[in-house]
Amino acid sequence: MIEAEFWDYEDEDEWADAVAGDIGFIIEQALDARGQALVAFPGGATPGPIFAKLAKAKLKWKNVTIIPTDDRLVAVNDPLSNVAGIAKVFIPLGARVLPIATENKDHKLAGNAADARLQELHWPPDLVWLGIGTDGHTASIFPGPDLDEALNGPKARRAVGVLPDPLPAEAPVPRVTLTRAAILSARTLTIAIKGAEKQKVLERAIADGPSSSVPIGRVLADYEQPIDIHWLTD
Ligand SMILES: O=C1O[C@H](COP(=O)(O)O)[C@@H](O)[C@H](O)[C@H]1O
Repeated sequence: MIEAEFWDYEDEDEWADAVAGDIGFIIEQALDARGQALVAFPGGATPGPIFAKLAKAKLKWKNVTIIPTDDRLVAVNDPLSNVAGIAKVFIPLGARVLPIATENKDHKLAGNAADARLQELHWPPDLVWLGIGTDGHTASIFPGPDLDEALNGPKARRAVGVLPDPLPAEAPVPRVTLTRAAILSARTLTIAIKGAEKQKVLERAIADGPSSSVPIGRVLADYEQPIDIHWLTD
């Protein structure tokens, strides 16, 4: 049974402040406990205001490694690149921002390369912050031929390549993503969403658990730690 706590906000500034405050606290705790922090941030449109708030936190950024939860197989100067959005904000602060995508359009090869890169990191992540789509995908875990590998592949596997079927209209390209096992290995999970449509999809997915028809439900099914869900209502 998923233990989810919904925090709802009517004001974007308040929402972004609260999520950034929680993430800053998790990073600070990791730095105190281990001298370094590893965190995974989502891409897409949702995290922008939270990144802006988090960038103001007085943290030892040079000891913080940030990876994207997933990325699109595009050049880093492409507006669809998730790592570019993270790098633009956090590299100037001194953080280490590690890309997981390559420009190689063969998603299987790109997934292997991403996994190899992640195997070199000090695991587990202190935080995986997930976004979701209105279709119920999370990170780049989408319906399609790679769904089963992303959800049920070997536990040691940290990333896989994904060719969504159907391709999502907002970014119709192959991708790489953290696997379910990698996501659930995190010391903390958090979710930030905007809008009633995503909230409905997420509530349904949580209620359906392992029988959920959407990736976020399947990823979270059986997760036993509490998850904070920060929802900006619209
Ligand atoms: O494609 C993606 O979609 C999700 C949700 O994005 P949003 O634009 O609706 O916030 C995102 O979490 C993921 O990282 C991204 O690659």
